[in-house]
Amino acid sequence: MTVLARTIEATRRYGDVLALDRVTLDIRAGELVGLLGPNGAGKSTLINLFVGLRRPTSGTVELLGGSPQDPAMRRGIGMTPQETGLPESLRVSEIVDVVSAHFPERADKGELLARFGLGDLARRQVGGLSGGQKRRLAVALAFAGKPRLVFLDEPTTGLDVEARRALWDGIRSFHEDGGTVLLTSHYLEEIEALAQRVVVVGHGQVLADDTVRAVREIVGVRRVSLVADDLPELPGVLGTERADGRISLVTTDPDRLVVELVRSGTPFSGLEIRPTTLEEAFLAITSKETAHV
Ligand SMILES: Nc1ncnc2c1ncn2[C@@H]1O[C@H](COP(=O)(O)OP(=O)(O)OP(=O)(O)O)[C@@H](O)[C@H]1O
Repeated sequence: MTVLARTIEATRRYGDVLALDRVTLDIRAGELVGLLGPNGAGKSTLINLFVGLRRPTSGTVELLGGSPQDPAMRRGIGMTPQETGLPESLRVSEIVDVVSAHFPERADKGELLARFGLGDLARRQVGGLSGGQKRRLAVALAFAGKPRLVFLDEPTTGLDVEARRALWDGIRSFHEDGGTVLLTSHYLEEIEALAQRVVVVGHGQVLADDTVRAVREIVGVRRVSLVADDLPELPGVLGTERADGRISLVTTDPDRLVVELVRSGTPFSGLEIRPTTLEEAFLAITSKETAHV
């Protein structure tokens, strides 16, 4: 299958910060790929390398078979960065015209706005849009030049449920028409709603590149915390911590853990089970802590 974007051993440093560490990744035609990772994992840096806003410190980045620095390649892509400053005095319809003018091919304006739930707002000045409407417009603009490949950096941040769904529908219909998308998110749920393939990044590295289902099993871990003097060896424990008189166990199977704990007859109190954040899940998985306390 045609590779539309690729990094080979791409490393990016900002001074002392190693934002990306030898990342090798292919984005193939027709894929909708979710890039998942906690804050600071390197997601935006990776997108910025692909779209040519940054260069790798070492390694290679290819876009549409050429260099991301080549304007001819860049005309084949669309993007919405994490933060967008749109001119407040322009009307929605005018902004679409301005952006489309940079591309040889243009999406039909009416269709584009309708796709992102902005059909009734074409004549509204951008300054008069709500935050959610502005965000949807910013995402719609990524599709204005009929791109082959679209990069969306946290497209739904700050949107309510309805706006988020409108946006998902717009992204899905582009994909169903054969378009390729790479989007970032902090939320597996969002990626699950859209993508089949998910690439998990943490500490600048690709930690997993798999189906959403496989990754859900990795990151769907729970934190079981309790007060106890000592614990026996328990099944499925990925990491343990002691803090403020409590023991926290990170596990993929909290039900089984609690059953085994009760069976062991170990006295305990104050049992709590809660979901872990993505960050905690990866810390637990990548840490070498012993499962036994
Ligand atoms: N311009 C910069 N100068 C210095 N450090 C930077 C710069 N941009 C990013 N970094 C650092 O590089 C690392 C990766 O940042 P990046 O923005 O790529 O992560 P991210 O996964 O997109 O995070 P978030 O989900 O918070 O947007 C972080 O440690 C960040 O502080």
